[in-house]
Amino acid sequence: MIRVEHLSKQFGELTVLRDVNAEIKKGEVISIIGPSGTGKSTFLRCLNLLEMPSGGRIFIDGADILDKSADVPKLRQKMGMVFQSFNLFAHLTALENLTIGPVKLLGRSKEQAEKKAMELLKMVGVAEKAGSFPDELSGGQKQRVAIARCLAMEPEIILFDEPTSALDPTMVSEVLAVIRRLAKKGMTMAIVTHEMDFARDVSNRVFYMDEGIIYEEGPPQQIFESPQKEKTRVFINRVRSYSCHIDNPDYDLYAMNGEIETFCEKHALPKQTRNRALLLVEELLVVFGAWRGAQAVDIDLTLSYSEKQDSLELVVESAGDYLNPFEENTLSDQLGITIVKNLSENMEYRRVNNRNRVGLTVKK
Ligand SMILES: Nc1ncnc2c1ncn2[C@@H]1O[C@H](COP(=O)(O)OP(=O)(O)OP(=O)(O)O)[C@@H](O)[C@H]1O
Repeated sequence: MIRVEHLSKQFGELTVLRDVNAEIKKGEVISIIGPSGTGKSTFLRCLNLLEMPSGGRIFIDGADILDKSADVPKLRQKMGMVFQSFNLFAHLTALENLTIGPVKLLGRSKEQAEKKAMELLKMVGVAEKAGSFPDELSGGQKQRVAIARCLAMEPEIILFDEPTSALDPTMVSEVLAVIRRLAKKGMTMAIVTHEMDFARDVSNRVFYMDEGIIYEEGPPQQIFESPQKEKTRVFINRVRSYSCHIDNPDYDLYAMNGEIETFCEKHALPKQTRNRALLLVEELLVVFGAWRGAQAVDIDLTLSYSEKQDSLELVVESAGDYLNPFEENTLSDQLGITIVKNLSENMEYRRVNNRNRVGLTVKK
């Protein structure tokens, strides 16, 4: 349905897209992921010419949209777009936001357009807000109206540009649920997203963008569980893990705990696992001196969640003299290490590059 060949895009001196080649077939759901600033949104915006490509070709149902003779408005109509910032008309009600396009551009009668609009508002769960203005809606409701507005134009494909990035975390799931429903109905979609779990669940294929190209593409299992290329692997590991470097005895423990809690919530880990992780981190920081008024602290901690094994791993590395906390009678505070032993499995100590490294799996 969409074929992209050697697409490039420069902004002045900056080359954002170097050589993008891709195909999106009817009924496919494509998630586009990758580090910030790698051109994911630019790629999407080039597809419907919100950004003019610098080079390359884009075929929609076989017609080259960049060809001089192309009927661009007609081709663009096949593509709906949902933006991070909703882009609803502020002076129109939710219902009017949905009817204006079909009446003005598709030649529908007002009655026809309103009937269809109400069906769509119902489908996205905001029918009772039909008469409300965007200002009177929550972020999640606004985005669901925006999706319904997009559907009202009967597109063949919907391009989503980070549809949940501007939302309060409590509203993300209601919008993702609507997109999931569209996927089940067979809607063709391309979604730029930072929601990795969602990307894994919902898509048929994932594009990982980096270096101005689609650096790696494949089914979600490949991209998330066994990426073939190094940069993809690094990116996936980074989003899968929480890391923190502590180099100050007065570090902000509350902020760090908050970040660990957020990380655990993001991976939907049970409360017990989260509490165990927090306690393990706390005890190991005591072991390695972060709380003993040590003059110099140099600790790295990483929590990584493996979907495959459904396990949470903690690695704590600390500079300093040899200190294996699992050896008998090494520590004056044996209680702390007893807690660590009770709450974890696969404990391991190694001396790596003159640093003490403790690795363990948080017990379920
Ligand atoms: N209209 C523009 N003019 C100049 N530079 C732009 C423009 N739009 C995007 N850029 C630049 O192009 C690069 C890629 O931006 P883009 O928004 O496509 O990245 P992204 O991968 O979607 O990032 P993020 O995940 O942070 O949204 C960035 O360096 C951005 O600053």
